[in-house]
Amino acid sequence: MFGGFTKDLGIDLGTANTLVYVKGKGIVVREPSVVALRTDTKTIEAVGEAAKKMIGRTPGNIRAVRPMKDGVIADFETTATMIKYFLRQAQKQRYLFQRHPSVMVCVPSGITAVEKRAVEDATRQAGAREAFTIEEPFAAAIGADLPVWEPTGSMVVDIGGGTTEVAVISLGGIVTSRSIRVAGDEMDEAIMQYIKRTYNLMIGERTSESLKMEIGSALPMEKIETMEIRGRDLVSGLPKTIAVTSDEITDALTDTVTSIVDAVKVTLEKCPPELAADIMDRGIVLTGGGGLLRNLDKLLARETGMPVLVAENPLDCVAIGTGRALENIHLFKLKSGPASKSRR
Ligand SMILES: Nc1ncnc2c1ncn2[C@@H]1O[C@H](COP(=O)(O)OP(=O)(O)OP(=O)(O)O)[C@@H](O)[C@H]1O
Repeated sequence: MFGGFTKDLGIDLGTANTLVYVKGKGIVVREPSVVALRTDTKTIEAVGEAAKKMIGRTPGNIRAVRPMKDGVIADFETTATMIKYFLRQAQKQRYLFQRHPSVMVCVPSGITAVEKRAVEDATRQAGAREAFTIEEPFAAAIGADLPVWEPTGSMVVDIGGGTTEVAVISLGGIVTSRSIRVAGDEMDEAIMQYIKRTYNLMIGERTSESLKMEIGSALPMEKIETMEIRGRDLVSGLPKTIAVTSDEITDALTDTVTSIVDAVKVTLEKCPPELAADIMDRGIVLTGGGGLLRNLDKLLARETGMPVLVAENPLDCVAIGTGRALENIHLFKLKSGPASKSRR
């Protein structure tokens, strides 16, 4: 599949988005982790951006699926095809690759050995010579420029689409961590349910996601914002437009945000005191798209008493860290550490 020079790749195989990082080039592919399948012929109709546009708009014989929903491989074949497509997209941009590159893929820290193996197998099936996996919060911490190899405590909270990963890292290892399947998707679902309950209006996940991104906030906003949305009235069955306020979205997100805050508190409680003191100095770092929810940093700071910062480019941290980890592969104690390897 590949011809030319060696270029190793890091893949952030996320529930919401997949990013490919090439050593020396940065992020070369950034597309939604969505595949559109034809149910009659069982063939693939579209992958990535084109497939995401089809969500909620497919005719009966096409199904748009997110093969990584909940942060794990739900469907092996579809995931392997998706990885193959993203590797080809990277190649199309005229970056020259060795026939079979080494690929590091990041996986949620809560996944089982069997699930990890499935990711490595799917990566090798997609053309990789060697497949490594790295745990997501560790990659996020590297990407956020935290001193992961030093004898000092760093804490990262990576809020993606399917999972929130909280980890305390020191000396190249994860000291304590927690992974919950509550993150951006769950926020979208909560908003959808709120609109249905309050207005008898059905909205799609894209509308709900834009409400979250445009006017969502973890704390009530000083200046209330409003957004108009369109959906289907459950009583009349007809399309209807309503205006929703930022305070309503804050309300709708209360349970989800509380679960994330609790995960952070529980991890801090399990953190050795010396490392907690380091974190107090440096602060908790938020990564992942969910870290962009407005005022989530303020709420977490208030609830934990720790300084909280949002990383620069939170959506890119995991991909950057995954790629950088490949450059420093000699620093990992493979199999026992936060990375593992398998060869074709
Ligand atoms: N400005 C924003 N405010 C709130 N949420 C946002 C914002 N921008 C992106 N998101 C959310 O971030 C999530 C995607 O984040 P990210 O790309 O880091 O996840 P992922 O890596 O694909 O998922 P996972 O880490 O679970 O595998 C989506 O749920 C998206 O709606």
